[in-house]
Amino acid sequence: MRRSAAPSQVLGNVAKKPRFIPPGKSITVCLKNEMKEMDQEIKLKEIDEKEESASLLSEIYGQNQNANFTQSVESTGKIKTTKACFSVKKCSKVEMKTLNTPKADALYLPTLGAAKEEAAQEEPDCLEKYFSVVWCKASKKKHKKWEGDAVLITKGKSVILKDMEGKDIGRGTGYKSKELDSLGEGQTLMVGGKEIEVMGVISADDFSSGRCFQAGIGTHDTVPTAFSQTNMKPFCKPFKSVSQPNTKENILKDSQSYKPRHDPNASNSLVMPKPNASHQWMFNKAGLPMVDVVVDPHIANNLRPHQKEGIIFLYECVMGMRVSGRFGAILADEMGLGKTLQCIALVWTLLRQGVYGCKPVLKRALIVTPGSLVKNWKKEFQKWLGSERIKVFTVDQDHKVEEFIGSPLYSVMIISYEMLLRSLDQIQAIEFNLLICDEGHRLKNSSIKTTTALTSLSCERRIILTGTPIQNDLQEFYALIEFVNPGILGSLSSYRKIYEEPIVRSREPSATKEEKELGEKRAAELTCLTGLFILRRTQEIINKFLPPKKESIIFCRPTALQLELYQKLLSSRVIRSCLQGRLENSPHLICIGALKKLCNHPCLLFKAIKEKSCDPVSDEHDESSLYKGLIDVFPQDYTSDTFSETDSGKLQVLVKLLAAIHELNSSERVVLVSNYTQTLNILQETCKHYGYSYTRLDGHTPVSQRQQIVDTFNSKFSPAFIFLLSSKAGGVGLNLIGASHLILYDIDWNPATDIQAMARVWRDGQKHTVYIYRLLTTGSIEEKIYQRQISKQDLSGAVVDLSKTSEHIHFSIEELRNLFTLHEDSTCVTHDLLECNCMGKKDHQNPSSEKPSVSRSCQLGQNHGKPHSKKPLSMSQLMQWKHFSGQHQTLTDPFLERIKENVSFIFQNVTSPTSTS
Ligand SMILES: Nc1ncnc2c1ncn2[C@@H]1O[C@H](COP(=O)(O)OP(=O)(O)OP(=O)(O)O)[C@@H](O)[C@H]1O
Ligand SMILES: [Mg+2]
Repeated sequence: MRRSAAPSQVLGNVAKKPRFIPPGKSITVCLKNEMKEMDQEIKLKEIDEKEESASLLSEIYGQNQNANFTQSVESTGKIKTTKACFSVKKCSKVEMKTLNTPKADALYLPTLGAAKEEAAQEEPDCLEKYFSVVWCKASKKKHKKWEGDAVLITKGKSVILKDMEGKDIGRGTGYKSKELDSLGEGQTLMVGGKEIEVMGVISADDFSSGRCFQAGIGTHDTVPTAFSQTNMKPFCKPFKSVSQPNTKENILKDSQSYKPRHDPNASNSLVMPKPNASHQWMFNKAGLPMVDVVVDPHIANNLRPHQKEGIIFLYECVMGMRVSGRFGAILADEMGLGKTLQCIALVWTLLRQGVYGCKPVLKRALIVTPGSLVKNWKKEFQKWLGSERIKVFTVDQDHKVEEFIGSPLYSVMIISYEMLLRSLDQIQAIEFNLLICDEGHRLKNSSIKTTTALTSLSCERRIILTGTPIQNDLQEFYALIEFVNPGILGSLSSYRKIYEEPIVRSREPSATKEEKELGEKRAAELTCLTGLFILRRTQEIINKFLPPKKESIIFCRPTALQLELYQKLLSSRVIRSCLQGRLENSPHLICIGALKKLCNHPCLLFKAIKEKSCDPVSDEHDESSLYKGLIDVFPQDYTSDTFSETDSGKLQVLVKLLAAIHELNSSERVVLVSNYTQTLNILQETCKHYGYSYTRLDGHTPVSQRQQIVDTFNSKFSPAFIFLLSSKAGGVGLNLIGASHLILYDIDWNPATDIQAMARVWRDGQKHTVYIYRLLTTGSIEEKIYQRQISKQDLSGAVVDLSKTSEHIHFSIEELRNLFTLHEDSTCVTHDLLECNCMGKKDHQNPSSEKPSVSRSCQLGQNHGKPHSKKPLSMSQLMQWKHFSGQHQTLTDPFLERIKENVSFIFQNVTSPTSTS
């Protein structure tokens, strides 16, 4: 049988063009342009929402057979919506029949090949149906990776699968007609070795016009991609005058064909809210019909409930629906809640859709992120959208901004903050319609280069993503708000007067009743105003989707060497003078540093002493004098190159813990975190010594290699047992779900740093129970820092800056005295502070407790007749944790059982979908 020419050849060899763009597209575009021109003459009245969606539905799905609506143009030129009792389905059948006119056949039938022709002969009366589908090669894998979009044509018992360029890529016959008849969204089918999943129904009209083949371009895009735009323009005029006279009927027909890109009524569909009248008045001057904006089911089907809410929130913000004339948002969800996915859903939706006449809201989006996350963003785009739907451009050494400008393929650019500064001129020249700043709390300082650079971009729609609390410093808070919604809080000076000063004053101990009241009111007002465009959800929201997390705070006994050195340091002249208030040049910070080093391992202190003594030009007398006499405490043959685990309490525990994990959970892996490169070196040496395979990411790891290191570790074939991580370098954003154990070897002043690190493993995608171990040296400065951390967390939401390091913390003499005290006799100072009377011997609930449901035997306050304890909340929360001394006879936890010898005390908490303690 002689085959007819391919459609591309019928149309004059346009097949040589990269994509098959049928003429229907141009007509539509032209018509829309005309509609705009005619705006003066004909005002399109907004179609009643209910009626409109019913009408749209009937158009798309041929439903509502007896209650359809038609529109007529009144003599006034306004469109009137009236009910009409005729069956659209019948009508569309007629239309579909007429699709097989010679013209339509000439376009499509020849490429359908023998299968279709046979089918047509066998089943002459059968109707063709069309579906948008995704496909992949048939496999038994549970989680399929779809390889592309396609169009499925069914007729009778046969099907044909076409790719987005109109080419046949599969066909089949002998299906049950009933099965094909009832084919619908979400259903799967095998077609010639390919598995397909139906994403939606394509109307006969969309198929015949070829619109359904325009991959990635909305059915009614009026802002096509750069490629299509440039190709389209010259063809507008002829089509306009020749093919479609600009009659009212045509305009009406065109307006009737506006329809959502995805089915708004499908189960699990996520439909964006419609704008109100004033928004329409502002942004829909042309009076285009409103069309449902529906998140691609490919993404929507995977969203958690909080993510759906988050996407609606972001949508409303960037569309200016929450605060008139403002388009910014701050998504401050805690770590791991999927801020990335929420943004991807938003970007993808807005790049393809728009509520007014389907016109996409965005043409280009810019995502700025820390260097270590650039590749992660790209991966997440691929994870949720596949590589067919969207191409994102990541800027790096080999891919410069110019390439993005020159290529029509990309609508999303991902760039690191550093690279953005370097390429600012080029970036400024590109028109972006949405700017997303990941880990955007770095913009809290309005005078730093990054903030000024980003502010200089003309883009109005700005989103800050951050997992770190942002309301703790009112000035920084202002800077973030000012970035996303400039001017909303007035000038800085008026903000200070109206909000900052009264709020800060009200929190001072000496504040009067009136001042307190005023401060509270202002704070409430500020929260109310900014709450419109700030969203923060806590991790609890996702706990139910995560595996259980078992968190242990392990108090490790210091070794004799550590104790001796510690005492010696505390008795030094420098520390004594600090305690007398002599703090010029911050000698106390050096002392704190030395104590922290000692807690990690005495050899770190030894190294510092040696370096100081080798430094003849050292003018830091304080540091030298701090170390005076210390060297004598070390054994004579001590060197900094060879160190022993027996010299450090924490290292002893670590070694036993690693051995236990390796032995008991051999297939599971560990993330080992420290804030210091030197400590990581020690941990690395320890790994080597015990033959544990490891990988490492710290501040020195080139940004270009980071994602690869992470990916390799997360892969189930990873050879590494341990991931050595510097929390400062890689704390934010990384996914390390390849590990289910995480050990924090040391502690940071900033609880956010530690929480960030812990969230690397206990996050979406984690399959195993997660074990978090925090190692603290008993009675030492580490315990004090921990206590400070938890009382600071209590205050989050108040005016506390969690991001400060020790350099920025102001210590009172009293606090320093506390910091520079060693509690040799205590098994756990933190427990002592809780005034608990359990003596560390119990880990079960106290039956005599007044509130048995929440209290334990040593519930803070209750055992002491103080039901309204003034102790900070998280201290009391800590009381609800199981706690016991290391001497406990039998520990149910097999890992802790192995390490208890060197452990003086343990707090433990289990978070699981069903229980919280
Ligand atoms: N609905 C979901 N289903 C399955 N996995 C999800 C879902 N949402 C997010 N994830 C996965 O959870 C992980 C964490 O998401 P993401 O990195 O976006 O978190 P985040 O909110 O940006 O956290 P951080 O503040 O730490 O950067 C990612 O691997 C992501 O793919
Ligand atoms: Mg993130």
